[in-house]
Amino acid sequence: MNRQEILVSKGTDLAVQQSHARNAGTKLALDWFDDIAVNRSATERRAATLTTRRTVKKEYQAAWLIKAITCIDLTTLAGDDTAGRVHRLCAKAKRPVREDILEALGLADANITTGAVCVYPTMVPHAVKALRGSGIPVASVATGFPAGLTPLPQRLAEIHYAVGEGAAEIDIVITREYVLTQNWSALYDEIGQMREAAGDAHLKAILATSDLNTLRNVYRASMVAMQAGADFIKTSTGKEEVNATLPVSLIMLRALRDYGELSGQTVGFKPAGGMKTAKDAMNWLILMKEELGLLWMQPELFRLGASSMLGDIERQLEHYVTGRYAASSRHALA
Ligand SMILES: O=C[C@H](O)COP(=O)(O)O
Repeated sequence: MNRQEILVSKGTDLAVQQSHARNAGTKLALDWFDDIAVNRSATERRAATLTTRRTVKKEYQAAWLIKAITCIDLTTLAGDDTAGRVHRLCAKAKRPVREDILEALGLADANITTGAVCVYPTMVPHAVKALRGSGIPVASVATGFPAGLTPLPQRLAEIHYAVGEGAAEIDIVITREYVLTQNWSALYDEIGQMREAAGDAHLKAILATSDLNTLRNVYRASMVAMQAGADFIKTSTGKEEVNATLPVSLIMLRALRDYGELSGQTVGFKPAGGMKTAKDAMNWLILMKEELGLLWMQPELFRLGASSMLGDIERQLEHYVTGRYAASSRHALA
């Protein structure tokens, strides 16, 4: 069946697997995205109105911010990362909100943690050690992050290394040239090999969307990554000039929804890079809810990749419980 026939036969309701089985991928099906057209100004309009139409206030806002924390991939990806910095980050991942704030929210025993900690491959052993027993997975970037321009055998070896050190999630970067030259079979094969190298570790495919020139390319690359078996599609490395944006995210969510309808499989979404405020977290949660529904607002299917958003979320929660804003330096880490 081609794309149109499958959509007609399944109706418009998204076929959601409640079990969150991993995405097994499909064969490369060019007709699922060949004729896609994207209207940029309509996309920008929809992204802008979605997040202004809905306001989430008071206790609902506090609940959504707690939800956002559980979906954060708390990240450090800097050239001067050290074991000490990773240990501090992991301590924050285990206790992301101050005890007194949690108590005031009635969540002292709720074991609120971030969704994961995300680091470079050589930092994985430090994170694994610091997070042992916490249930928080370690995610590692790999495959020549951020540019991805090392030879494929080395990129695959990097995945093997990170998994061997205990990473449960692998954030890979794709070869942007394959998208820019429409070489879909090369992109599909590359991601398929990375999926295989990752084994039981979940694979997040970073598309580096601002390198892909058009929203149409973003849709097509998203579809190929999912067909190749990516468990998550992720916007950006955090190192591009423009990183996560709402319009790009909207297009990726539409691809994700179409893939769900066409294949019957669920894939997660991770915006990443440049998100720094509680307002950013709220905007992306609203986008997820409006486009995909409540099922996607959980760490199994949604992550916020951020190195410095947690501090503002904690500050907003403190304001909710005390009525006062603390100086941002009091919530400096992450
Ligand atoms: O994957 C996560 C990003 O690299 C984090 O980017 P950021 O430092 O702009 O928050």
